Amino acid sequence: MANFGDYQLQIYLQGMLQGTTPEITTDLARLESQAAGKLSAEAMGYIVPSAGSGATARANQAAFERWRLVPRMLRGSTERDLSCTILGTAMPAPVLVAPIGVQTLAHPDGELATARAADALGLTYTHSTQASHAIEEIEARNKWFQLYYPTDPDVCLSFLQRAKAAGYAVLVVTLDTGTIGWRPADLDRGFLPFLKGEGLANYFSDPVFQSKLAKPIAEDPGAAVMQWAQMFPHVGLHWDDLSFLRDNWDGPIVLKGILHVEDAKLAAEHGVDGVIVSNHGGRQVDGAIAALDALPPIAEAVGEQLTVLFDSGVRTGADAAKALALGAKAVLLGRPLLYGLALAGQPGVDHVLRCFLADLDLTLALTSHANHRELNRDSVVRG
Ligand SMILES: Cc1cc2nc3c(=O)[nH]c(=O)nc-3n(C[C@H](O)[C@H](O)[C@H](O)COP(=O)(O)O)c2cc1C
Ligand SMILES: CC(C)CC(=O)C(=O)O
Repeated sequence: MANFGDYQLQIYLQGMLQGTTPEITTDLARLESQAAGKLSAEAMGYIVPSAGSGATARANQAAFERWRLVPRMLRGSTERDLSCTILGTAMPAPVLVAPIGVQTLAHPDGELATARAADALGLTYTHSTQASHAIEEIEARNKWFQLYYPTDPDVCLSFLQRAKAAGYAVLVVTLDTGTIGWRPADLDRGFLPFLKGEGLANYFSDPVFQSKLAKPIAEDPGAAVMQWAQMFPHVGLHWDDLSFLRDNWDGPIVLKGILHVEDAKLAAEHGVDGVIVSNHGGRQVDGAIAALDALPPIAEAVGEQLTVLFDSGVRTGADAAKALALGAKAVLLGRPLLYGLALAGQPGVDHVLRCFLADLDLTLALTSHANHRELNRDSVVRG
């Protein structure tokens, strides 16, 4: 059996024997500056910054810095087993691709490339409602669908039915984006990709959405965009609205954006299957709690009843190991994948995923863990 960490040896050997070095850095925290050379100022402004002053994004990183792994010795395994089954989906490692909208901002192949790269490694790809490619275009064995619950129930139902028909296994309902946060980098440029018609593929390909328009989209795209602008903000969404999803989606449902332990308990009471502890990478509520700080009490309160997943600020194998030790069953990778996509399309995403998996695998090997399930609260201390 091969270990994900073997990618490290492969890179060294290519350097030593063929004199070639990776075109994309192996330091995932540095990807952002490398990708800057490839992306327009507008794309960088949309992808990289966080809401407001960026305090929450900084808090995410600071929280990872505060926790420290405490390595064990002499109990490891030559072969690590990172495989797991999350909500019925078999995974080779506890790592998923986070839902990220409008990926053609980063590369013309957009979500098609990201999904293919994930699929080649057997990883699960999560498709955003705000993607640049439609639900049916994604070719991946393991795919989950992320819902931004439209205010129009007919369109909502149509999305659920399309996702089910196209083979998506799990519904991820994002709750922290009832509307778009205060994002100065975009506001200063007056730039929002959706208002240019980008990232609306799921809406524009939807027959129910189309039926609500006075004219076909090709004849009046501006009106179609404004129709989306009416349906997207949903700040009035309430716990009771989840029953509509429960009635119309027969697979697992995961709530993304949970940060308060009481909301995690309410999620359990409302019959969902999992939560993603996330602050949306700091893109929504400036000043919000670091996602990693929210994780331990939530895992403690509902970890037995619900599948607890985690994202926001995960950049290294050590970050993933810390989140797993603090109670997450798996982590979702966000911006680094988009930087890989910007730098080299599908091979760029592949490289980023392989680096991340190798780093996690080597972290387990070096801390004497045969698999990620052995990580627990004794594996970390708060510094
Ligand atoms: C450009 C961009 C677009 C995103 N689009 C979505 C989306 O459509 N749906 C969603 O639930 N989350 C979206 N997210 C949030 C990610 O799923 C994830 O929560 C976040 O990227 C994690 O933070 P990190 O990138 O700092 O690791 C987006 C993030 C970025 C950077
Ligand atoms: C605002 C959404 C439409 C997309 C998103 O989730 C994001 O940009 O963070």
